[in-house]
This record gives sequence, C-alpha cells and structure tokens, in this order.
Amino acid sequence: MQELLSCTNVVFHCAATVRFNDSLRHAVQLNVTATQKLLLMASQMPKLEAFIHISTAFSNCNLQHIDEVIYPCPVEPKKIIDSMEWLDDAIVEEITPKLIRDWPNTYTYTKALGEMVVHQESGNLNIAIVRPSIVGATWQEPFPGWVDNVNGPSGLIIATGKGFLRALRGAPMAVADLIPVDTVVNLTLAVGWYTAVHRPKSTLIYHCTSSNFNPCHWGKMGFQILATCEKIPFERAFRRPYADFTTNTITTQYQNAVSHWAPAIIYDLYLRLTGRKPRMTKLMNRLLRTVSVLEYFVNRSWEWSTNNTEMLMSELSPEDQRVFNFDVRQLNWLEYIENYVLGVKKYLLKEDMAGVPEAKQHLRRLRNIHYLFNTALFLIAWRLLIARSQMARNVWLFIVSLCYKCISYFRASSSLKA
Ligand SMILES: CCCCCCCCCCCCCCCCCCCCCCCCCCCC(=O)SCCNC(=O)CCNC(=O)[C@H](O)C(C)(C)COP(=O)(O)OP(=O)(O)OC[C@H]1O[C@@H](n2cnc3c(N)ncnc32)[C@H](O)[C@@H]1OP(=O)(O)O
Ligand SMILES: NC(=O)C1=CN([C@@H]2O[C@H](COP(=O)(O)OP(=O)(O)OC[C@H]3O[C@@H](n4cnc5c(N)ncnc54)[C@H](OP(=O)(O)O)[C@@H]3O)[C@@H](O)[C@H]2O)C=CC1
Repeated sequence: MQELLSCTNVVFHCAATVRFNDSLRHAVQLNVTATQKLLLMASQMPKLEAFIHISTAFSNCNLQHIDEVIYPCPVEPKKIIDSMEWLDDAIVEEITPKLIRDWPNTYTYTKALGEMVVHQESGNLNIAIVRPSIVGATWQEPFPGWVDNVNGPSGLIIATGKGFLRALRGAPMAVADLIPVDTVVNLTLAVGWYTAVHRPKSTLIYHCTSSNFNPCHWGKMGFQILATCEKIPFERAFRRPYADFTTNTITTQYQNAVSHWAPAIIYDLYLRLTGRKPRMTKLMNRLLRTVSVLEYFVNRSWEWSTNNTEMLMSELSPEDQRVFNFDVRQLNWLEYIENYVLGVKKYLLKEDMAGVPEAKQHLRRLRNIHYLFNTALFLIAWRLLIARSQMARNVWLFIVSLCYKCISYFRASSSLKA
C-alpha cells in the first residue's frame, strides 16, 4: 500500500463487475463503494497526475441521446451505499426494481452511480471518465481479432457459429455500437496524457463509441458473422450456422420452441437412448437466459455526442495519432467482423485452421441429416393426413395419376423417336 501511495503517477480504474444479473449489493460494492475507496486512496498519492475512471457508454442507457456529461441519479449514491450496509438480502432484492427504475440491469445502474461518486468525491484530483460502448475483439493490436472472454457479442458469436442460436430478438437496423478493445486502450492512454498534461478545469467525459464516426447495424453484423462461419466453420457444430432476427414476441416464442427447444429435446432423447448423459436442454436454457439479458441492447439505438473525443484526436501529434489510433472512421466493419469471428475460433475455442476441412465435412453431414429429417417428417405428416382426410386422399390420387400420365407420355414419345 505504501509503495502504491508513494509511487503512482496515473490511475486507470477498470475493475468492475460487468455481470448484468449481479445482485444489487454486490454490484454496489464493486462499482460504487470500490470507486469511492479508490478515490480516497488516490487523494493520498502525492505524485498522482491523473485519475482515469472507466465507465460505460450505457451508464445512461435509459436516455436515447447521451451527452458527455454526468447525469444526476434519482437516489444519491451515498444513500444507496449506506442502505446496503443495513438492509438484508431479501429486502435488497425486493427493492432492486424500484431503485434501478428504467435501467435494464444492476450493472448499468451501478456504473451510473459510480460516475456520480467520481463527480462528487473527486476533490482536488485531476479526473477524466472514459465511456466505451460494446467492447469487441482487437482491430489491429497486437493482431486483428484477439479476444479473451465471452462478454458482449463474443459468446453469441460462438452460439451462432456452433448452430445453437437460430433466432435473436433484435432490430437489424438498430445501430450496433461496437468498439474494438485496442481502440479503447489507445483512447484511454491518450486521455491519461491529456488529463495529466493539460489539467482541464472540469472532469471531462470521453465517449469511446463508433456510431457517430462509422455506424454499423446489427443486420450487417449478423450477416457477416454467418458468412464467416459458413466460409471457415467452427468444429463439431450442433447444427448448420443459420440465424435470423425476430421482431415480435410471437415469432420469438415460435422460434424458441421450434428452433431452440425442439432440437435440444430431440438430441437429449438421442443421448439418453444411447446411454449418455443429456446436456443440450441445460445448455439451451443457459443460452436463452444469456440472450434475454443481452437483447435489450440489440433492440435499441443510442446517440452519443463525441466532442471531447474529437477534441482529443485533434490535440494529438500526427505521430501519436498513428501510434494511439482511435479513429474508427478507418475501420472496415466487414473485415473487422470476419477477424473477430476467426479470433473467437482461435483464442476462445482454441480451434486450429487445420481442422477446417473436417469442420466443412461435418457441416455437409449435418445438411444431409437435415434434409433426411425434413423429408421423413413430411412423409409421416402426409401419411397421417391421407389416413384422416378424403380431400388429402383425392389430392394424392390426382398427383399420382398426373405423374403416371407424364411418365407414360415421355415413354411413348421416346419410343416414337427411336
Ligand atoms: C436485414 C436482415 C439481415 C439478417 C441477417 C441475418 C442475421 C443473423 C443473425 C445472427 C445473430 C448473430 C449474433 C449476433 C451477435 C449479437 C450480439 C449482441 C450482444 C449484445 C451485447 C451488448 C452488451 C452491451 C453492454 C454494455 C457494455 C458493457 O458495458 S458491459 C460488458 C458486457 N457484459 C457482459 O457481456 C456480461 C454478460 N454476462 C452476464 O451478465 C452473465 O454472465 C449472464 C447473465 C449471461 C449469465 O449469468 P449466470 O449467473 O447465469 O452465469 P455465469 O456464471 O455468469 O455464466 C454462465 C455461463 O455463461 C457464460 N456466459 C457469460 N456471458 C456470456 C455471454 N455474453 N455469451 C455467452 N455465454 C456467456 C459463462 O462463460 C458461463 O459459462 P461456463 O463457464 O461454461 O459455465
Ligand atoms: N466489456 C465491455 O463491453 C465493456 C466494459 N466496460 C468497462 O470496462 C471495464 C473492464 O471490463 P471488462 O474487461 O469487460 O470486464 P472483466 O470482467 O473482464 O474485467 C473486470 C476486471 O475487474 C477486476 N475485478 C473485479 N472484481 C474485483 C475486485 N473485487 N477487486 C479487484 N479487481 C476486481 C477483474 O480482476 P480479475 O481478473 O482478477 O478478476 C478484472 O480485471 C469495466 O469497468 C467495465 O465496466 C465498459 C464498456 C463496455
């Protein structure tokens, strides 16, 4: 502690819980109380030049247009921190929806409280806040497509590529505000420099977002994920990668029943029959739970103003602009998403490119099973229909006699030619 207090020049405060379903108590402890404690610690650092707090562009996702300002919270963070000390878990759980109001989860709510704490307790510290949007794989550094966790889209890319996720409630034309992690790092370092050297009079907030500079939509992103998974498939897929966005509750429930639950139940039945432990329904349950907490962000678009980020870009020398590049106008989304999917394959699934031919072969087998299954299903349904309906029998007789006539006609005409 003594060494940290006496030697630290710059604090980059990234630690947080990013789980959307964390209990309010735990989220407050990590994202609010810890911020307060770190600010206190920072105030005892004589050599400190700058304190950079990492928040999220979604800390005010209850608003549609978000400026580079701190918005007041309905309940003072100090009151929330105090109440967490004496309320028991059951009561905290009960009042959580009332406290978080129109925030979608405890994560975004406590990140907003964290910003408020930074604003109120900054004292004489030289502070800035960086708000990244949805952090994705690297764009350039150390190499394209590097990723090390399943947060944000990465987990759903796996689920799509392996054929588990077939439908997602989302708006294809909504803006997918993704930002590569190396861009976030570059901007954060540049903010550290600017805050320490220029010492702005007030706390500056920097939106580390892409939509203002180079917008991409979920439809385009989903399309490119599927195209890449087709070209370079993941190994041992459950089904062929295919997915679509659904737009209302009925189609979502239909897709969940037909495309998610039914195959999982059938597969588990097959595992049971072959003496193995069923696991697919459990996995599907977990996937659909994850989808349900993420889909809020795939159904809406936000606008973030980026004046401070643009100002920072113009303050950097041409050489620094190159080294600490955070200008996403140069980003080619299709190339980036392809590299992202390949990064997921390589760094998260630990799959080798040497396995691609076998993965393609596996997809072909799955396609044949799919055709076979659909044909069998159609024949069974048709047989049942014929057994029960006179009209279906008539249609069937008509088709058979038509086929018979066609065959006779072609036979007759070919024997005439001969
Ligand atoms: C025009 C028409 C064109 C049509 C074209 C065709 C369209 C095709 C469509 C194709 C669709 C393709 C898919 C597109 C991808 C869309 C992705 C959208 C994602 C949007 C994300 C937005 C996030 C924005 C947030 C704001 C940014 C931030 O500030 S925060 C950082 C983000 N935080 C997170 O992502 C955390 C999320 N995780 C959680 O909250 C929790 O983990 C959980 C609620 C998901 C689960 O919690 P639980 O307590 O149940 O369990 P836990 O122990 O935590 O985990 C259990 C297992 O689940 C795994 N896990 C965790 N997170 C994810 C995840 N994101 N995806 C998948 N799996 C996940 C975790 O590793 C655990 O696994 P095991 O260890 O194996 O048990
Ligand atoms: N991922 C995203 O899409 C976005 C993330 N952010 C923000 O970026 C920051 C980093 O997030 P991200 O990298 O995604 O999340 P991770 O969960 O990967 O990283 C969180 C970090 O916090 C540390 N941490 C968690 N709890 C504690 C604790 N009690 N004490 C000390 N350290 C702790 C973890 O340490 P350890 O590894 O040791 O557990 C880890 O290094 C967060 O502030 C998040 O809000 C903002 C916008 C988007």
